[in-house]
Amino acid sequence: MGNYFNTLSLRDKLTQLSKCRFMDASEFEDGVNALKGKKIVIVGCGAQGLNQGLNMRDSGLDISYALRAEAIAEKRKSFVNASENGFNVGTYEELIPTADLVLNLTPDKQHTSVVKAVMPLMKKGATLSYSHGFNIVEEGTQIREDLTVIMVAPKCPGTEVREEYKRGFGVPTLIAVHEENDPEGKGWAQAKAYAAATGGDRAGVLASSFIAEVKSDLMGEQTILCGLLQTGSILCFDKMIEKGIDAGYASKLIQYGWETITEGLKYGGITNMMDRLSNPAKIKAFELSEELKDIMRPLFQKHMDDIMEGRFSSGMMEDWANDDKDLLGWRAATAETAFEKTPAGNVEISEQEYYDNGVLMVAMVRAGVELAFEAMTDSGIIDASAYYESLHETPLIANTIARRKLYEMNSVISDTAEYGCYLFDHACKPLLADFMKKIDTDVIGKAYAKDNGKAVDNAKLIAVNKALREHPVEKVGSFLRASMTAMKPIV
Ligand SMILES: NC(=O)C1=CN([C@@H]2O[C@H](COP(=O)(O)OP(=O)(O)OC[C@H]3O[C@@H](n4cnc5c(N)ncnc54)[C@H](OP(=O)(O)O)[C@@H]3O)[C@@H](O)[C@H]2O)C=CC1
Ligand SMILES: CC[C@](O)(C(C)=O)C(=O)O
Ligand SMILES: [Mg+2]
Ligand SMILES: [Mg+2]
Repeated sequence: MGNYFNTLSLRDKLTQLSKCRFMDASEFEDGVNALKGKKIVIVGCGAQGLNQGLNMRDSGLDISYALRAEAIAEKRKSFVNASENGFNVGTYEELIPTADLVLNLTPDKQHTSVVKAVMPLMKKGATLSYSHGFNIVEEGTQIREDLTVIMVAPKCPGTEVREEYKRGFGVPTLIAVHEENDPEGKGWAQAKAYAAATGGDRAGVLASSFIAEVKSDLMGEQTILCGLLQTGSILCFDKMIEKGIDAGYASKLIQYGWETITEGLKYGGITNMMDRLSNPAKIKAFELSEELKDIMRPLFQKHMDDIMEGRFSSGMMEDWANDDKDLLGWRAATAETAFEKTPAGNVEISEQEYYDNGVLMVAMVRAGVELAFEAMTDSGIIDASAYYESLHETPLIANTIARRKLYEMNSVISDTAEYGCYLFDHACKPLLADFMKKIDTDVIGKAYAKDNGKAVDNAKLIAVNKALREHPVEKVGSFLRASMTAMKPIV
């Protein structure tokens, strides 16, 4: 065992990283048939396990849950999740030998021990599936030769996998077959049927590789998706309090603001989100985001480099070996931040006000999405995958903050994402200290330039619009969104 990616030649690394084909809807005409009548056993009933299982059952598949004997005996949350939803639950010994397909939906940290326990019980020729390839790519786990190994990775939290499915839509999904484990050539048919069963095919599916999924997923979650939303929440809240904005108002503006402004992003990209601002506010948001991009670019690049070179994974695995000391300490510190401890006030904020009074938040989202997209594509990750891991998923994470702030976000994302989120946040806050000193309530907490009466510089506005619209994330975004015809409004 060791970092599998690091054993590859540069040529092989680049080939794997660039594996990404947007699949046509016609490729899913067979729906869930390849898995119909097969026994599907999910190991773990947490964020992804429960929600994927509910969707797959609603799609007509046979789902049961294999849990640790202690989890069943002690009636832990996983047991309650599965049994209260009417699923068959059993131990590994009872269920794994019956399974045609085993979905390993336990935390990444546990994959080595889970695979070690499950693999000997799997019947010959069965399939093992992951929703994130960390165990294969960063830890180099080798799977029995007769087993097929696939990945179906929804690009969003488990809760939203379910919510989007119930809305009749789905979440973009990466599927892959481990090239070293496809002895019967059935991997792609099964991965497609699995993606159809979760509803992923309605939002867009990329045929990719384990490597491309791991490197892009880690980058998205550490930077724009979770890291920057955490940093932005804390900095914007503290600034409003420093400047005398009512704490309940400040708390509400941020808690629900990310969700509202990124709903505009989800529908029409950065262009639409920025178009929701008045022209003077749009120019200001553009200028702020350019400045933010210059300050944060080296940090985004460092995260990408650490992920590519294996430093991130080895650092996190050291913390695993140290009983998650850092993770648990950082989690506790987040719970103590003023933003987290201040409830949203009972005050009305209209949908438009979230944009008008949140110009800095809009600037942060634009800067973060573009930087994450640029760092990924500069490293050989294909634009469609970088789009899902930056622009498309940001609103899905923002929805979790709207529910119960950073606590909810960090609870529903994987432990791997949470660890990377804190790493980014701790490096980003000091980096933005001087920038934040110059910030006032004209760009966070109050409406920008309501009465300043200055004429808009048309030439500048045209240049800003051009720069926004011509960014590559907007080009691939309009192509990918064109196929998202079943998308439903949330806000
Ligand atoms: N969180 C998310 O939304 C996303 C996660 N993923 C990936 O999906 C996978 C699952 O992540 P996630 O849903 O966050 O996981 P969770 O932390 O929500 O999963 C917890 C489940 O795993 C079980 N579990 C924990 N430790 C062990 C162990 N040692 N042996 C067996 N079972 C164990 C728990 O059961 P018990 O009651 O026994 O403790 C529980 O059912 C990961 O690979 C992750 O990267 C991919 C996309 C998004
Ligand atoms: C954004 C975090 C994620 O990658 C996800 C929900 O997609 C995770 O690991 O939780
Ligand atoms: Mg992800
Ligand atoms: Mg992840």
